[in-house]
Amino acid sequence: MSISVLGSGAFGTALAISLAGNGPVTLWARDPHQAKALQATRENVKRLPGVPLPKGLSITDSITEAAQNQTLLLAVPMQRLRSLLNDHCDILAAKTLVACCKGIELNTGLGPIAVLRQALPNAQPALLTGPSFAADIARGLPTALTLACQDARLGKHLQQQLTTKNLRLYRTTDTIGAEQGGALKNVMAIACGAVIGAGLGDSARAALMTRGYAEMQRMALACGARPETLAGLSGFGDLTLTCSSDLSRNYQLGLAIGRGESFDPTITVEGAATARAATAKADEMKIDMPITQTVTNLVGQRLTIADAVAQLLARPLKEE
Ligand SMILES: NC(=O)C1=CN([C@@H]2O[C@H](COP(=O)(O)OP(=O)(O)OC[C@H]3O[C@@H](n4cnc5c(N)ncnc54)[C@H](O)[C@@H]3O)[C@@H](O)[C@H]2O)C=CC1
Ligand SMILES: O=C(CO)COP(=O)(O)O
Repeated sequence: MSISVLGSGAFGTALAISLAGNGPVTLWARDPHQAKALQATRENVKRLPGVPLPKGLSITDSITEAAQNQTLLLAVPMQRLRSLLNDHCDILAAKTLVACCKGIELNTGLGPIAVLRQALPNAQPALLTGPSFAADIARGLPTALTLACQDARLGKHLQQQLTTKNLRLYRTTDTIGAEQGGALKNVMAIACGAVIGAGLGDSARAALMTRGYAEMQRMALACGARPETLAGLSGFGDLTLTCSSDLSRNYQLGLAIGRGESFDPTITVEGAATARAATAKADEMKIDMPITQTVTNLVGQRLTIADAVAQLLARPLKEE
């Protein structure tokens, strides 16, 4: 059965390229000009330069055409997910919708699966997440991801359908753990970029990754996640990738903050809004998340790096 990808940014295009190795794939670009350009050049020049679009990948600016397939991958930023669903609620209502975004919605504190459930109660929701850069997937480099779906049968089906030659999918029914891990690791990547940008060293980064992981666990377990999910690809795996690679946009924002440089606001950086959403949620749930709180203040320019480090180091000593 064919698949469509909604959202023709870096990740949507990369997934469509990889899946085209299995059979026909339709990539939906909401902007007709962009759809035309993709068709004409057979390349996503802006987001994935140098990677040709394979023959089996067709482009459309018609959501009706894209939604002729039952399985639809939603590759838009987290803060845009709800508007995509609301704008096309009739067309998407009974589809199998695989969210490919990482984050927590600012106004509601919800992750992608919860937003799907709330906006389209008759759709079948799933989540594709884990350590992967669009550029790596598009070039056919080996990648392993998590397919999370509460419905175990559907999860198995999607695992089969979305696994490709170079993209190996593991499945879980723990959608809460998968979405929390994917959302919160971006916050930690901003923190890690900031310490490296400020020249504070690899030891400080290791400390942040480890204590950041403890924060991720605290929040995820309080929301009902299973600990082993956090230790898997969608949590520990993605934390490792994003906190240690210059390719990560979240890490790049952190680097810019640490160096006192400006950062292009049009670049998708999920961790910025998610830090705010997670901080509000942590306050509400009375969960201690000092790194997340610090990232919120750094991104909001209410704290300097020096003060951030001083505050974190001055916290009361405790058991690990
Ligand atoms: N780029 C990467 O390496 C990876 C990205 N992701 C996740 O994928 C999600 C999307 O990221 P990217 O593709 O990298 O961002 P991007 O900025 O490259 O592309 C986002 C795309 O979404 C489209 N879009 C925004 N709002 C829309 C709406 N309401 N309706 C339809 N289309 C809309 C934009 O036009 C753009 O084409 C994020 O949550 C990100 O964390 C996950 C793994 C890897
Ligand atoms: O989610 C990603 C890697 O798994 C992509 O990271 P960035 O959004 O920080 O570029």
